[in-house]
Amino acid sequence: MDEDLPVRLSGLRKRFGTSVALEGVSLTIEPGEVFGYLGPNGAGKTTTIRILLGMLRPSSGTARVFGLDSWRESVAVHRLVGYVPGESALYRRLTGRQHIDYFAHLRHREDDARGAVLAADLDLDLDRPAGALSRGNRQKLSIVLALMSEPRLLILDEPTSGLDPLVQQAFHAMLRSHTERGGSVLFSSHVLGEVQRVADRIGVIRLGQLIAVERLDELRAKSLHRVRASFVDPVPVDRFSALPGLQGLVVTDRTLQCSAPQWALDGLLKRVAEHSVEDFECAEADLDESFMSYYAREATDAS
Ligand SMILES: Nc1ncnc2c1ncn2[C@@H]1O[C@H](COP(=O)(O)OP(=O)(O)OP(=O)(O)O)[C@@H](O)[C@H]1O
Repeated sequence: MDEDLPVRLSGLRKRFGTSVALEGVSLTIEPGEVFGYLGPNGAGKTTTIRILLGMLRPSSGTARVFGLDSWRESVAVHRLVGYVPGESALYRRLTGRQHIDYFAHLRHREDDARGAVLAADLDLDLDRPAGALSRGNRQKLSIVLALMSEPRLLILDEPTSGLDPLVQQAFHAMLRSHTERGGSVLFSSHVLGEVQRVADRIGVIRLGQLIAVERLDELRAKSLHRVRASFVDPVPVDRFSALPGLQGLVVTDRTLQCSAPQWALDGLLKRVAEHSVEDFECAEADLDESFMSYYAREATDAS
């Protein structure tokens, strides 16, 4: 049922004058899921988010949050959503604590104690005015303000670029406890590295079109492994070139190098073992690299 679905986008299209920012985007986000929304600058991520929050009206198609229409029922949508914008929208003169009090007041809720706990987890000083905070600390405050009301859906627009690794860990732990309680997350970014440790699925948007949606564990299974072997004696290249799935195969005299997806490793290893091996190395390529080659291929197929 739609009321249970944190997000349902159906054929979403957005034009700005003659330029098309979104072209028929459809996707759903499930309860308890972290969805990584990936794409280069200008791909349409922020436009999607602004439509979801009822800040922009779609040219056609619909955006629903827990069954509510984002444009027509935006007030009700806002009660269910916590939003961390890419550029934090804070009041320069107000301290962190004053922000927490003000946001709790706006929502008619007693969230201030929870806000202070979240701030402590992120190591954020609440006594300084927002205008005196570094970019990373302003991001921390935006995260606290978005999470303290325990929203059912959290929308994050490139939220961690200014956070150091330790704070990112604390932030990821917060996201995990949010999803363990059934909360969902839409996490937009232009780099896979930012979302790969927390996302369950990723969707790739390019030029306003959703070109791929994939489970992260499936993407990992497709990711390439770099293989290197040295042999005691020279090996014939045709023993290996006939194997399926190998990419960039180079065999020179007594060495072999190639990349291979997980499914091709067994055949390769058995063929290697037919010869006397001096040294053998197999390492999973960086997921970002696999993702980029996959993404480039999808983009070419789509164009
Ligand atoms: N208010 C606007 N008026 C005109 N064009 C706009 C407006 N907002 C966005 N666009 C255009 O729509 C396209 C999508 O922009 P959007 O900001 O959604 O991309 P993005 O993926 O969020 O990129 P970034 O990571 O740079 O924020 C871009 O071509 C952008 O120039």
